[in-house]
Amino acid sequence: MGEAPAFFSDSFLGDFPNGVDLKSKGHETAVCVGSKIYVIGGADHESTAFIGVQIFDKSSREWINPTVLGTKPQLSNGHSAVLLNGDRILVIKGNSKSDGCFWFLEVGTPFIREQEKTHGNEVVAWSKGVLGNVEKPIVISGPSGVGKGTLISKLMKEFPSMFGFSVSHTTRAPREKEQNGFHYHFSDRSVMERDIKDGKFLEFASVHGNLYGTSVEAVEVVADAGKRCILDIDVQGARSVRTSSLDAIFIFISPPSFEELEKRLRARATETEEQIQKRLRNARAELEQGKSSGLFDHILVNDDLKSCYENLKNILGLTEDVKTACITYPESVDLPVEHLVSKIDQKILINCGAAEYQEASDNMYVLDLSLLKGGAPGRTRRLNLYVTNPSTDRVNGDDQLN
Ligand SMILES: Nc1ncnc2c1ncn2[C@@H]1O[C@H](COP(=O)(O)OP(=O)(O)OP(=O)(O)O)[C@@H](O)[C@H]1O
Ligand SMILES: Nc1nc2c(ncn2[C@@H]2O[C@H](COP(=O)(O)O)[C@@H](O)[C@H]2O)c(=O)[nH]1
Repeated sequence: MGEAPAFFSDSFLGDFPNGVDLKSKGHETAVCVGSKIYVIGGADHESTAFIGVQIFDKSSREWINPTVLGTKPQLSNGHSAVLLNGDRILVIKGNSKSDGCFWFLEVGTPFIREQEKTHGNEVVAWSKGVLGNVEKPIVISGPSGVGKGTLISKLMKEFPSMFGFSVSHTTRAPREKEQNGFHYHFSDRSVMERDIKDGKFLEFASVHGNLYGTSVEAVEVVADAGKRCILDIDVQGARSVRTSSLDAIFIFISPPSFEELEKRLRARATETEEQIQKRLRNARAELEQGKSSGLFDHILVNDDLKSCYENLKNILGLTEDVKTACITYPESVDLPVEHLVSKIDQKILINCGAAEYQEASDNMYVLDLSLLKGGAPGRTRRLNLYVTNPSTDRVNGDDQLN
């Protein structure tokens, strides 16, 4: 059990109305969720660079240091917190640029309940909020040699500002032209196993005798760049992602025939004969599972590369118009430390006016959460930020920033 943070006093033990933030005495904020008070702020236990979290259980009157998953927000001079739907807390960091000021602390989502079973104690998870309309990630699966990498390369080349590749970790040795950090993060098994244990992986699987996995960070860095994430993973990995909270599109690539698959694998000349045999054996099982499991939203046959690529683009809604349309990023918004936060339905009103908060100022932001997607493990997407002038506008998002 943990100790009470220094700022905490008995006055915090009263009843707090859920959904309303409480200004802290220092750099901490407390939010009440059922019988628990989440104290957000001060330094994290592991590093003073990050915002810490402690829980006060009102029924047992004990302090709990939860297991904290996800990328943590850096410590800031001040922040506000608002409870959403009873299972996640929106934390708005002052003194931050718009791309780093909105964070979600999940406290009771299905992901948290799942993690608590594994960890056997209280778990919370951070998920960074991403502004704008980045589409859901794409999971591409299929047997080795079918052409997944070839199709993904074409997509990334044609739409460089739209897609980002999730760079997996693997324990297999690099091929001649493969670069560490670009094609894969080539890792020691012991390091990867430890990181899996520490909850750093969204999914992992033993594939053709090696360990492969998608780290939460690999997916997050793509979302942070405002891009749509593409994962190239095997069928086992796709199944794990399906059961995770990562909301994705699942596409299975199938060869026109088994003979053609073998031909492509051999022509690629990257594996030994023994490895080719192993990959072909696994391919039979993958083809069966891919086609029959209902796991995949789309199945594409990669016979003629050009037409398969066109079909892939159609599935992803990529027309010529989309190609020329540039992705819009939210304009830069600097939230001051001093701000007042309130909640109306799915909208968060952020008043950056005078410190005393006597009046709404011209500088009012509205964070619209009605389209929210994703969450831990990974980013929380589709936050929309509007600017409004309370003296002339109704809070309806007419002046959209992004
Ligand atoms: N439609 C196609 N017709 C003929 N050859 C193809 C086609 N698509 C891909 N190839 C070739 O097949 C080989 C295997 O393709 P690729 O490396 O993209 O497969 P992969 O599914 O990514 O394999 P792995 O899962 O092992 O990474 C490559 O040499 C590629 O050029
Ligand atoms: N479950 C996962 N599978 C992955 C991941 N990264 C790649 N893969 C799959 O492994 C095989 C072999 O890849 P290769 O580069 O050695 O030819 C292939 O089917 C990939 O899709 C991952 O992170 N998780």
